[in-house]
Amino acid sequence: MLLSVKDVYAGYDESMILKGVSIDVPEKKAVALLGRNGVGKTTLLNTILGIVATKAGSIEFTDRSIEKMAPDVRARLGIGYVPQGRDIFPGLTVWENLNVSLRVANAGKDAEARLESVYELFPVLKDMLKRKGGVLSGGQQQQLAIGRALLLKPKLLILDEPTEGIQPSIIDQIEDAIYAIRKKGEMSVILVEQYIDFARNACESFYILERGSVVQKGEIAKLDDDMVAKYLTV
Ligand SMILES: Nc1ncnc2c1ncn2[C@@H]1O[C@H](COP(=O)(O)OP(=O)(O)OP(=O)(O)O)[C@@H](O)[C@H]1O
Repeated sequence: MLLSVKDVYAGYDESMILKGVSIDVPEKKAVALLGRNGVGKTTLLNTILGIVATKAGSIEFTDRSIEKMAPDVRARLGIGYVPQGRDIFPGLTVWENLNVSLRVANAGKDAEARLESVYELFPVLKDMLKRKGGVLSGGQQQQLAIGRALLLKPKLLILDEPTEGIQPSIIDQIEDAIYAIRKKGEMSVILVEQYIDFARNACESFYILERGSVVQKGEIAKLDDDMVAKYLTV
């Protein structure tokens, strides 16, 4: 396994949100993390990232225990993150936004190749290098946020609702880019997503959370309409 979350408890101050969560993410596979609003999906992602502390249980990444490591150390081990709501620098240009990642990545001679593969996925970014991030559309900002994460060449890419709040016409582009990332097969993915069909097409397996616990899991083909109605439909 690339990532193994084992019996993890985590939360905020007095409120324990995750109550014994276990999930496995195999090498180069994509896992959908599903569940209604407020069940703990973002809390689980933040626990994997080290933003929320693990109170009990273990998290292994590339066979190392990471649950006590700081977020930046985990990032350097290869955990990339595209937060919900697109987290770009609005006052920096597209190029500057990308360059921050290249510098953090210490990409050196590989920088050009990494940039080219991001432009291949999101050609619009190449046309907008001089624009400020803040003037891009929501979909373009999302493309920039994903592009920035990819420049770090993570072993695991975590995407928190990448299509949320994006115009329908751009959702297809975001989805296509994620399919393209999947097709390259260079990294594992955790995808939090409300669009079940997209999760079905993009992922090999799924976990459904409810009130801080995993209530269903399996191969994505086993995610049936009954489960969707019971655990996912609002
Ligand atoms: N910083 C915080 N401090 C205290 N409680 C929080 C904090 N963030 C989230 N919570 C609570 O933790 C619970 C789980 O929230 P979380 O955001 O993990 O759910 P989610 O499944 O990601 O839902 P959503 O899709 O709405 O983000 C909720 O009850 C929420 O109110």
